[in-house]
Amino acid sequence: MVPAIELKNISKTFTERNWKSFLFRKPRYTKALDHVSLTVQKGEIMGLLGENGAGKTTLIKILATLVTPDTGHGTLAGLSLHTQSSEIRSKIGLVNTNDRTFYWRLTGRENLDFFATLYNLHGSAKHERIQQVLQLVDMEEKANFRVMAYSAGQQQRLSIARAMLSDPDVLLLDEATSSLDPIASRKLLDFTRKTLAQKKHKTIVWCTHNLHEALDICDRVAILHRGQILHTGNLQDITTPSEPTLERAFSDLVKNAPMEPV
Ligand SMILES: Nc1ncnc2c1ncn2[C@@H]1O[C@H](COP(=O)(O)OP(=O)(O)OP(=O)(O)O)[C@@H](O)[C@H]1O
Repeated sequence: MVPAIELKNISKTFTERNWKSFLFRKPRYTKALDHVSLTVQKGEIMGLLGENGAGKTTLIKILATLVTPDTGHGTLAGLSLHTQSSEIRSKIGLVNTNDRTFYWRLTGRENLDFFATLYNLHGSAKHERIQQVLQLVDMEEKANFRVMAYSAGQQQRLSIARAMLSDPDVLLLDEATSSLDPIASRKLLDFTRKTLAQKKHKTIVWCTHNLHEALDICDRVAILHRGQILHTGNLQDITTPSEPTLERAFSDLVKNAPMEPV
C-alpha cells in the first residue's frame, strides 16, 4: 500500500537577508530541517514534537506545499511534493496557529461559503457541507457573527471547520488545541481519534508541544530537535525506569542529542 506520506532526506535552510547582510554581503542561514525521513501510513495519527524552533512548522509547511525543500523528495497520497503541489492541496486540510487568513468583516458562515466555492462546492451540497462542519466544531450559534468578533478559540474552531470542508485525505494540524478551552480540546481530540482516524481513515499529522496530548491521540510520534528526527515511534518508548515521566524523558532525549551547528 502506498503510504499517505513519505519523506526522504528532506532538508531546508532559510536565508535571511536584511540591510546589514546586504551591506556586509553575509546573509544569515538557519537550517530548519536536516535530512528528515518519515513515513506515515494511511489512517495513522503521527505526532510532531519538539522544542521551539525544532522545525515542526517548517515540516508541516513542506507537506502543505507552502515551502519547497532544498533537498530530498517526498510524496503525499502518492503525489510528488515537488511537482504536484496543486493536486496535493486538494487532498489536505491545514490548521495553523493564529490563522489570519479569514475575512474579518465577513461572518464565519460567509467565510466558509467563500472557501467552499474555492473547493468547487456549490448549491445544496455546499450548504449541507458548511452546516456539517459547523456542527462538527460546535459553531452553529456563532456562524452568523463576523469573524472580528470571535475569540481566539472560536477562530481556531472556524479554522478546523474550514480544513474539513473539502473532506481531505490528510489533515495537517499545527497546534490545533492551542487556543481551545479544556472541553473544546477534549472534544477535538476525541473527534480526531474516533471520527477522523478510526471511522473515516484520515491521515493526521498532529503538531504539538503537549506530550500528554500526543500520548493520548497519536499512534506514533516523531521528535524533532534542531531540524533532525531524534525518535520515531511510540512516545512511551522514550521513558526508562530511571526517567519514567514523559517530561523528564523528553528533556533527557533532547539534552543528550548530538550538538549540530545550525
Ligand atoms: N521564513 C523563515 N525565515 C527564516 N527562518 C525561519 C523561517 N521559518 C522558520 N525559520 C527558522 O527555522 C527554524 C525552525 O522553525 P519552525 O517554525 O519550523 O519551528 P517549530 O518547531 O515549529 O517552532 P515552534 O514550536 O516555536 O513553533 C527556527 O529557527 C526558525 O527561526
